[in-house]
Amino acid sequence: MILVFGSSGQVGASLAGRDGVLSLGRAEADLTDPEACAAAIRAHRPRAVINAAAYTAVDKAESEENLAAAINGAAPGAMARVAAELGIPFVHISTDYVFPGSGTAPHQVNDRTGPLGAYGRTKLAGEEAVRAAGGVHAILRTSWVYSDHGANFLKTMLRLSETRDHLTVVADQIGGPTPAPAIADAVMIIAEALVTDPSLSGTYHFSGAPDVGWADFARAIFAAAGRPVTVEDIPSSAYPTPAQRPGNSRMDCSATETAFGIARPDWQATLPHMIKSITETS
Ligand SMILES: NC(=O)C1=CN([C@@H]2O[C@H](COP(=O)(O)OP(=O)(O)OC[C@H]3O[C@@H](n4cnc5c(N)ncnc54)[C@H](OP(=O)(O)O)[C@@H]3O)[C@@H](O)[C@H]2O)C=CC1
Ligand SMILES: Cc1cn([C@H]2C[C@H](O)[C@@H](COP(=O)(O)OP(=O)(O)O[C@H]3O[C@@H](C)C(=O)[C@@H](O)[C@H]3O)O2)c(=O)[nH]c1=O
Ligand SMILES: [Mg+2]
Repeated sequence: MILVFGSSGQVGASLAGRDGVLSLGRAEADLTDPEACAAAIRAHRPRAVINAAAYTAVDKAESEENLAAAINGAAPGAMARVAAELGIPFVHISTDYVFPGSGTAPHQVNDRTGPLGAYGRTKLAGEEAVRAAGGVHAILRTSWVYSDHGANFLKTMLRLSETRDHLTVVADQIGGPTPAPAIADAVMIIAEALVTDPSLSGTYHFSGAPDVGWADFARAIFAAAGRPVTVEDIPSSAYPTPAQRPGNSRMDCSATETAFGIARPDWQATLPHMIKSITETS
């Protein structure tokens, strides 16, 4: 059995209910209590652990950094230490927001990090704690996650389209929108691969293709949904938020394909299906 933390999130909900998965929610393991997370791993003795839980409210993290640090930094560290002690692989999900996002070249796995905000700092602390635990692990950095479940940009755009026919959206932040089910597939494959081959331990990138700005992503959403909303490109400076976001979130995902045979998912292909699922259930 593979033990998953974060059963109610976008990625976690896609993992919950899969064959061979036992997923825990906040009631079973609260990440503000690292010892409770460690105890859950000891109690269940899984063949691998996947952490899909995180503090993901990017702007709110600016005023709650201690809470975000406990959930994104301390808890994954405690999980990774128990996994190392038990000799089982630990798969952790991280983010493009660990990068400062300068330039236009896709980020390599070993590029210098330098988060612009509290969320990114706490996620970077989580990466460092997982590596320091010294066990077999994968840190999978992904970006711009969307799904028919939970809070995400796709659902925000569909909601706004009910009352608006024109939106201004930032065009100078470029990244890969990533469907949550593709991340769920990837972490399952990676967990099994690490059980078989611990030498694959390391940090990897996984984002949807093609890379795009938020404004063009919004246009693609409205086109696929058949909603008559015009989108105007604006610079990030015209959309002030408590947390600054990276301009360049492009990630080179080739090592993930080489090591695990997992290609970048095509977000344009999955968008219509995802929209249908949202509009039919709301
Ligand atoms: N969303 C995105 O755009 C991106 C996400 N990521 C990373 O991908 C991973 C999955 O993200 P995503 O699926 O979007 O996350 P969501 O925001 O959809 O869900 C977060 C999950 O974490 C859980 N959680 C939060 N705080 C606690 C806590 N104290 N104790 C237990 N559980 C808690 C939530 O539970 P509850 O429902 O009880 O609050 C929920 O299950 C995370 O590591 C995230 O950092 C990386 C790049 C982009
Ligand atoms: C709603 C809206 C947003 N925006 C901008 C704000 C922001 O720069 C961008 C995306 O908005 P969001 O709030 O979805 O962005 P954000 O919550 O920062 O998304 C991030 O979440 C974390 C968890 C990650 O790890 C990242 O990979 C990334 O997905 O769009 C507009 O320009 N116009 C709008 O009308
Ligand atoms: Mg958000």
